[in-house]
Amino acid sequence: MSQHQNEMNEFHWMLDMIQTIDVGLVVLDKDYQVQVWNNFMETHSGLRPDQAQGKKLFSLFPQLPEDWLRHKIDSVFFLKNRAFTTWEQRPHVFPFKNYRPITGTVDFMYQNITIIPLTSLTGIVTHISLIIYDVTDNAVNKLEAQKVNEELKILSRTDKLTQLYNRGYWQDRLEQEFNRFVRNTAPSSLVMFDIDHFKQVNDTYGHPAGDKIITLVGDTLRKVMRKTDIAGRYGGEEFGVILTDTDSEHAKIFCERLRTAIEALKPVVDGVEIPFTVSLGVAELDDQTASAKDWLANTDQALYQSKHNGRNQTSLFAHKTPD
Ligand SMILES: Nc1nc2c(ncn2[C@@H]2O[C@H](COP(=O)(O)OP(=O)(O)OP(=O)(O)O)[C@@H](O)[C@H]2O)c(=O)[nH]1
Repeated sequence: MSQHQNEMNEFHWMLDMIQTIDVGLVVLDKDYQVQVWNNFMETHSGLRPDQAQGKKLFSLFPQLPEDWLRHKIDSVFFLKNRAFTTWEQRPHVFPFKNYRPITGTVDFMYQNITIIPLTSLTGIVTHISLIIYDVTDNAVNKLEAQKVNEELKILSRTDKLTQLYNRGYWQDRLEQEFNRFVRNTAPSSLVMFDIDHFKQVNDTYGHPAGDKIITLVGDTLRKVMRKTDIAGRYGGEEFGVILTDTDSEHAKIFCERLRTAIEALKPVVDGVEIPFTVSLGVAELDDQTASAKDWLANTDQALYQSKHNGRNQTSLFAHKTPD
């Protein structure tokens, strides 16, 4: 075989390979006119090479993010360097449908795209090539893993009965709030509250009725508090709420709103009315509070005061003044 014949063969083989390879190949000239359009592009766009060739890419696909893609392509012409885009930056550039059976839940084909400069023998970049990879399977798997991780994260910090934060996560947030206070001195108050005579509720009406009451308290708390408040179930029938940017005076108003809302509930469980109340304690964070643990202890002390004074009330913590 002559040298020339060899070269011709190689050229045809190359064209065959370009046609059948399972990635999209598009060659554009400086006017964004399509020169090469392989099988992959035909299959996914429905446009035959003879329908695409010689046409401007952006007139074939008015949905393309034109400004963004032009910018990318122009920089490849200008800098003579490759450019990449990933599905994470833009899930898809070409509006191709997804037909993959495993990841059939998504409508569009996720794409990674490489843009490479094609240099003439004289060293001038006259054309660029877009290489389009179908990365739907990878993208969907990654997105699903992220979603599961996110759900697990939420689950690991949530109390099952009330859907409030659980003790572990809530305590972390308490530490965070304490550290935030040390840096910036916006007021912050802690509320601890506890259902009164809850043992009696359980003993009289049964544990499931008790669980229902705890759930109701969680629901009521969510209704009364602000989005920025951080509420957790601290123990069985004890709850904690961190009120950010709130001094003790306003925290007390919050507590009384919560207390009266709970008192008014009078829930009926299995045909029986079970009225119940809560006792609350408040401590505002101040310079004399050395740690998050201290803050909690101060608040507990105020809660104890409410219990001691007859329950169904709110008490404010006050530091002992020297005699
Ligand atoms: N139903 C139910 N009961 C719980 C749960 N966690 C703790 N308890 C019960 O809550 C009760 C708490 O009782 P105590 O700590 O003696 O306090 P109390 O009866 O509420 O009395 P005071 O707090 O002094 O008003 C106990 O009977 C626990 O069994 C829970 O998740 N569900």
